[in-house]
Amino acid sequence: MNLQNPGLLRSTNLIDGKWVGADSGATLTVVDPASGERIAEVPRCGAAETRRAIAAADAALPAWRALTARQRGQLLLAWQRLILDHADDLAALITAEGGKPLSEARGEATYGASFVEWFAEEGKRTYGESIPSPNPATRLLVVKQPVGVCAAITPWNFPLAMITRKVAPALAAGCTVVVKPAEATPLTALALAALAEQAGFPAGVLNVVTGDPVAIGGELCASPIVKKLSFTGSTAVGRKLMAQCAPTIKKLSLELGGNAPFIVFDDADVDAAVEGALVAKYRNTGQTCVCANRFLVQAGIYEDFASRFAARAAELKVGAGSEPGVAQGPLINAAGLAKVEAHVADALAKGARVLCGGARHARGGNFYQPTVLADVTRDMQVAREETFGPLAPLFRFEREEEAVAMANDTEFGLAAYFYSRDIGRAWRVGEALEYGMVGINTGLISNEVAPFGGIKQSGVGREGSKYGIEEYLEVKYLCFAVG
Ligand SMILES: NC(=O)C1=CN([C@@H]2O[C@H](COP(=O)(O)OP(=O)(O)OC[C@H]3O[C@@H](n4cnc5c(N)ncnc54)[C@H](O)[C@@H]3O)[C@@H](O)[C@H]2O)C=CC1
Ligand SMILES: O=C(O)[C@H](O)CS(=O)(=O)O
Repeated sequence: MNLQNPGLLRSTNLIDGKWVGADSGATLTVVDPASGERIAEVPRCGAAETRRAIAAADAALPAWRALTARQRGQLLLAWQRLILDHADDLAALITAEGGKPLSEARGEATYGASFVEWFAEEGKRTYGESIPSPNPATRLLVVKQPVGVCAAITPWNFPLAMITRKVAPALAAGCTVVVKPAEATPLTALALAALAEQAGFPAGVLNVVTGDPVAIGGELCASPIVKKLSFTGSTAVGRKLMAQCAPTIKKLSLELGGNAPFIVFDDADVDAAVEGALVAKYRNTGQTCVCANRFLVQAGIYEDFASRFAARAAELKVGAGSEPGVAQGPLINAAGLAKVEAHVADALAKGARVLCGGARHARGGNFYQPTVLADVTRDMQVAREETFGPLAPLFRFEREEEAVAMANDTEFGLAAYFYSRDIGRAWRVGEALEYGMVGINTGLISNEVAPFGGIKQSGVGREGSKYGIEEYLEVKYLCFAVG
């Protein structure tokens, strides 16, 4: 990994404005998922270091929240400019530790910077209100105030954007933050911290602690100083963290797992649906929480869509993310690869048909062929479990009502997609789908200006948009007696 600015490759943590190792000297090894080779060591911190990071954030809070929103916004814009100025190096780190194709990693740097720019401005619009009092002797006001010290626990699949999507609104609102990135992808988080320090954020405003997730997470959840936890990751871990935060009644933002349906109706533009399906399925090698996990195709165009989609999926170039023209990188680890294999094996054993892929890639390691299976049915694991890999199972349906019922038959409710050129159907289906986000004739819905989040067991709260900063604000009601 050749960085233009080697200083961005950090092997220590940022706590209270100092770059430190673990108290024990222990380290975590970071590996390239494409080659399995070691690329770096980072501190394996635990509860004690986390307590110091929380104390630093607490000490920095009064001065940080006392700045004006404009002053905080100016520092955020300085950070945004540095992220964009170093986007190539950040992309190299994302690809090296996360495996995604360099073009996608470069896009993530831009996407992540967009949250910093957006919330640099949104921080100036945390408006309160005056309320007509029912009592002539009083005047009523509502003001917004920062929640305080916040914790952020983030996943490996977007190691830059999932941090800025939390840290930017928190800092803009006047909060201070302790971040625990995923063990697989700490380098991007540490590089972001280095750029934040360079932008001029005071010591303790942003702290990044790498290491033992249970020890660090346990401290972040148990500390009464931490008033808010924002988590992005699996529903299983989200449940644990929610329970661990209960004793201190923390505010929570949870962006959890998904099981996105991708519905193609007979009246769809099939070419457009194929293009949308490729994006919705194979972005980040199928490792995004909003990836299409089930394809529900109406009987009239089933074979036509299936053959065209499989032909395009089979063309996707598989390889290390740093190689030119690669569209599909490795799975993040052996466990991720095993899950894809298990879902394929289960479906084939129960009668599914391979249209393309269906086995490990000749590259070996964590590489899997982009796969499309036909004749998939609801008794198969892929119907209920999030694959989180390059597997597209095609289900068949006859009627609109049946498609909506199939789409909603899951405990998840993050993202859904459908293709239809009938405006009445678009309204009916858009309203009937039980999801936080619905793509209509598009497979790409994520941006900084729209509310990102799910319902049911896909989480609580929203990120991005005008709603995202509310997650880091408390509403205070002031009642003035005017005599
Ligand atoms: N809703 C959303 O926006 C997103 C959801 N996800 C979901 O996350 C999963 C894949 O990402 P992973 O990183 O493998 O998820 P994960 O839930 O295993 O890990 C996410 C983060 O939680 C930490 N963690 C794990 N166990 C913990 C514990 N006991 N205490 C404290 N922290 C703990 C990990 O170190 C990591 O930083 C998929 O289910 C995917 O759908 C991933 C990205 C975005
Ligand atoms: O982590 C994820 O899966 C992201 O939320 C996906 S997106 O924001 O890039 O759509």
